[in-house]
Amino acid sequence: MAATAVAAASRTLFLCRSKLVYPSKSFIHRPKRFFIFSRSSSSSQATLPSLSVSPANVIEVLQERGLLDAITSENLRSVASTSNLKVYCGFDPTAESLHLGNLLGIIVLSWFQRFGHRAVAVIGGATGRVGDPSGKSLERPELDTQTVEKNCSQISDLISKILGRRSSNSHLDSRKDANLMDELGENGDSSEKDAILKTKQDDSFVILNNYDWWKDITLLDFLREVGRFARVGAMMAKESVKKRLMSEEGMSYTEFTYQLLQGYDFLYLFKNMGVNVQIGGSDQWGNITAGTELIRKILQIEGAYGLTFPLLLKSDGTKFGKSEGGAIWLSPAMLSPYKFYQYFFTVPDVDVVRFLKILTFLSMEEIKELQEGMGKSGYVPNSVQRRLAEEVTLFVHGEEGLAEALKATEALRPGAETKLDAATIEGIAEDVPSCSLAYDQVLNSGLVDLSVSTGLLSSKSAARRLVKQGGLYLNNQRVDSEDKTIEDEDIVDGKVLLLSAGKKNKMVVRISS
Ligand SMILES: Nc1ncnc2c1ncn2[C@@H]1O[C@H](COP(=O)(O)OP(=O)(O)OP(=O)(O)O)[C@@H](O)[C@H]1O
Ligand SMILES: N[C@@H](Cc1ccc(O)cc1)C(=O)O
Repeated sequence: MAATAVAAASRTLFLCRSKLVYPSKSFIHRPKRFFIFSRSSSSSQATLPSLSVSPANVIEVLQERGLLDAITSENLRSVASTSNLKVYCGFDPTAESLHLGNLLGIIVLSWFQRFGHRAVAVIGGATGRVGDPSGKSLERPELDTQTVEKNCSQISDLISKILGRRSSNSHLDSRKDANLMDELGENGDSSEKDAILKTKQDDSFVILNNYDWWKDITLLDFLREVGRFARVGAMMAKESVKKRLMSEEGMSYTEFTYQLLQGYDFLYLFKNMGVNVQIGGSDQWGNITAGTELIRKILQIEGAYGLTFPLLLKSDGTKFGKSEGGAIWLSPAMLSPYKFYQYFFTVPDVDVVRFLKILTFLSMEEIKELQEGMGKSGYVPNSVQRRLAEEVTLFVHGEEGLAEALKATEALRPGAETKLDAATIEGIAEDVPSCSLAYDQVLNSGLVDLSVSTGLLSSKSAARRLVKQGGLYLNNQRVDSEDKTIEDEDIVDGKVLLLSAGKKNKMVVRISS
């Protein structure tokens, strides 16, 4: 559905191509008070803002939370207080899902949304075919058309769910239609306006695909209308180019051009949609300034701004990304909400406060209280991590995803009261080892034998020792007897059983039909 919306929105924009629609002054308006931060009492409703604050500046908020690396002009601070901005972030479809590093772009867009600005997510259906050299020591592998299209649609769905969830709870809804038409400028015809209205998931954000404006631009158009204004010296001085030119492989002309593609996107969006801010990770600085420079040179107009945020790093200084393996994927198809939740639940104490500031919308006061609590006697280990895990899981996976993660977490706790059902066990099966056995192989077999034959434990003596120590569980119930055999009622819903050796070592046994 979202993909259709993207395509339709992009088609609509195409109609605007020939027209210059400058950012309309008439949507410059600031509401007096906003509800911006997450609720402090109930985490299950954390996206419902509750804390009323005087109109803080979104740029200051980003800065105090460690989400600001650089801005292209200090004027952005005052413009952000006096105007409704349209802020865009691009995402290249280099994988089926975005990951935790990419989440920062969505979070910063969401901060702008919370302050009444509009968010625009651009999926790089065109740029993804070229490959951004920023931060990369090697040329990106080429993606085939089918993969690019599939990735675009999945990433679009993902962003739409996250930003849409936030805005459906927004206290800003009352302002819904007030300024929407102004975005199109006075020149926009009514069919364009209607189409944009229909294709926007709601008025606080829109998702576009840059292939829709790139697919009809010829090389000659590009060289004449864009290339002419780009200075090779300035292009060579960009960090992404300098680094690559020093490497043995050098850089292809294709990747060298990338900065101009992204630069033109900004120009196109500025001209046709009034998008006046581009955000990105610090490695995007060169591409973002390529856009502001093109806007200044071609349109001879000021008023386009760039903002970068620092790259999110692990405590060992490495970047959260996808190449090094163990990526924290945002799509539930690639990482279950349970596993996503568990990642945050187990982050080291040294990281937890930094992550709360960057990855959640809790107020700084609440974060300070949580931090102080960590140093007090009686602090229950990982309680702050629990809060972090709940907030981030709720933002990315919604109420349902959080409920699924909490249910699986509770169900997987040895000794938990919760009665396990087959669906819950299946839900965690992808995250723990599993095996399949025939009903006859399981029924009446000794638990000690089963623990060894399934590979949960290495020997029967280890299994017996564990029973004596009270550490062997069947469906989360502690097993007291070494002679325990599997009965029909132990097989949950006739389909599955869960063996646990201590807290972490688990095995899901499926009954094969
Ligand atoms: N850890 C991070 N923190 C903040 N932003 C990030 C992070 N990782 C990626 N980004 C942003 O997402 C953009 C796209 O990242 P992309 O997924 O293409 O590469 P990547 O995750 O850096 O991949 P890889 O792990 O392969 O290096 C980056 O240019 C950057 O601006
Ligand atoms: N270059 C960005 C993606 C992007 C694509 C197109 C844009 O217009 C902006 C950003 C990245 O690698 O993540």
